[in-house]
Amino acid sequence: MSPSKETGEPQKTPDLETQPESKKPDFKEDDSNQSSPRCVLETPVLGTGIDSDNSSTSSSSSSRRSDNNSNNSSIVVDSNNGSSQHWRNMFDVIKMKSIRRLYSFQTFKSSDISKRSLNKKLARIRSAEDRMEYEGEPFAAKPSWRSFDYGELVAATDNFCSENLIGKGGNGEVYKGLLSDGQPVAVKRLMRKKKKEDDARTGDFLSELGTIAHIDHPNAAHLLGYGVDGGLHLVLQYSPHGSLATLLHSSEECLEWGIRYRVAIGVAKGLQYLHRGCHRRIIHRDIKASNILLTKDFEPQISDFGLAKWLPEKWNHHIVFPIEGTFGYLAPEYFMHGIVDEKTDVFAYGVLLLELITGRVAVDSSRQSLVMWAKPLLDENEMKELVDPRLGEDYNDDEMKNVMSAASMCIHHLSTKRPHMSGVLQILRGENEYAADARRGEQRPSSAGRSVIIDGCDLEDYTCSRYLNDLNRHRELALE
Ligand SMILES: Nc1ncnc2c1ncn2[C@@H]1O[C@H](COP(=O)(O)OP(=O)(O)OP(=O)(O)O)[C@@H](O)[C@H]1O
Repeated sequence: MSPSKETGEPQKTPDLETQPESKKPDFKEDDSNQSSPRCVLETPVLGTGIDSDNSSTSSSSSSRRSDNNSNNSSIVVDSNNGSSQHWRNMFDVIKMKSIRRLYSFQTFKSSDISKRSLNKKLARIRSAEDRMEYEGEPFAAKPSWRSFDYGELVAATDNFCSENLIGKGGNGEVYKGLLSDGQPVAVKRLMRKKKKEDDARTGDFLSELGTIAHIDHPNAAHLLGYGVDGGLHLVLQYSPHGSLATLLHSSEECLEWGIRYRVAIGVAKGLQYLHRGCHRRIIHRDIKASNILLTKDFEPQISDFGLAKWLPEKWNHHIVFPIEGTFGYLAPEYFMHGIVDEKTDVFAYGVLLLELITGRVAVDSSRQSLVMWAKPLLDENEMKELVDPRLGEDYNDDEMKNVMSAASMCIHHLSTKRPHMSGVLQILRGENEYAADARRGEQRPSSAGRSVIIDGCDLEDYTCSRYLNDLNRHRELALE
């Protein structure tokens, strides 16, 4: 194992995240979550089962049309309509939003969000938590989270003073705080805007709380509690090193390979837990560098469960509309069909690996996608071209090859060809045949093969080159 050191010229990558999180004026990420027209218009049937709450609508592999579009701007695709009107409509919807997140499907209806029902919902989350002790994991310690009153949060954050502001996202502001017992915390405060938006955000808040409250893993953000007085707040364990995005893309110093590899392994473990180890199957849907926080030991923690979905065991996948997430990390079946399952996260994780390898952002300032840039280089095993020049030679060769190998498989355009996270972990650790092939410098299985994109519902063959075309088209439309 060759040790990693911090060397190399800082690379000035055109960056969407060029400032420390705390100094960001507001959202800087790409908001163009747009889809490829070509592929979908050629798709025989496209189901847009609308997700209006956490009991999702689509379950089987057979895609279906949904009439349930009551509370959002859903678009049902007419497969016979060859025009691009569907896509124009979708882009109009997307462009109306000034931020990355599209809030048009709501977890709770606006009218539901009264103080009383809020308390009821919180009680429900709490009692689900209590039941957890007896179901499945009898010896697991019950996660301890509690309700904070507003005075405690005001005292901890020095009245939410701007010096304690450590991050700003689509959902709110995050403040550093210190509890009376000396424990540092991060307080995420839901932003108050217009009344209408407020209700939607309350739904998002409850949805995030309902998910994160059930998570207990070293590689996932740890919830300490919540506060509902004087606004909605989540109280989380404080991560002193902030987000991976800041460390990797905005810091003067080069993030050493040892930490990058540790992040790759830790995030993979966290995702494996969410997909398989947690008592319910959770799809995060927004894996990206700014949602990975680092503890004082540089252990990565997956954070921001605002878009996360529960997926019932018996369902193959789930179809949501509109498409939410971050451009550059969206799997093709997701941005084209709204299909969500574990492989949605695997794809985004693959993009994250590419960021770790290359030091480049997922989408640069000219909206060039990292996947498009890296795919041919990965196929040709061009390690020198790919590796972040700031690392120089300071990386472990075997680890780098394993990470490249994992990235290559995770960003496969066909979800069925992407490994599950358990397989990814094996590849990263060099425990399976793919990694061995990569070490011997052998060509990985060609990604140009033809295959069925969605089992049973979409018999259209889909090739890698078509995927790249679609991604290109996706990008062009985003720029229009
Ligand atoms: N526990 C924490 N410890 C330290 N910093 C944190 C913590 N939680 C969040 N942050 C900082 O705040 C930023 C925004 O947090 P978060 O992503 O949870 O907010 P959000 O409003 O949900 O944003 P997004 O737009 O990604 O949905 C993070 O990128 C990070 O820099």
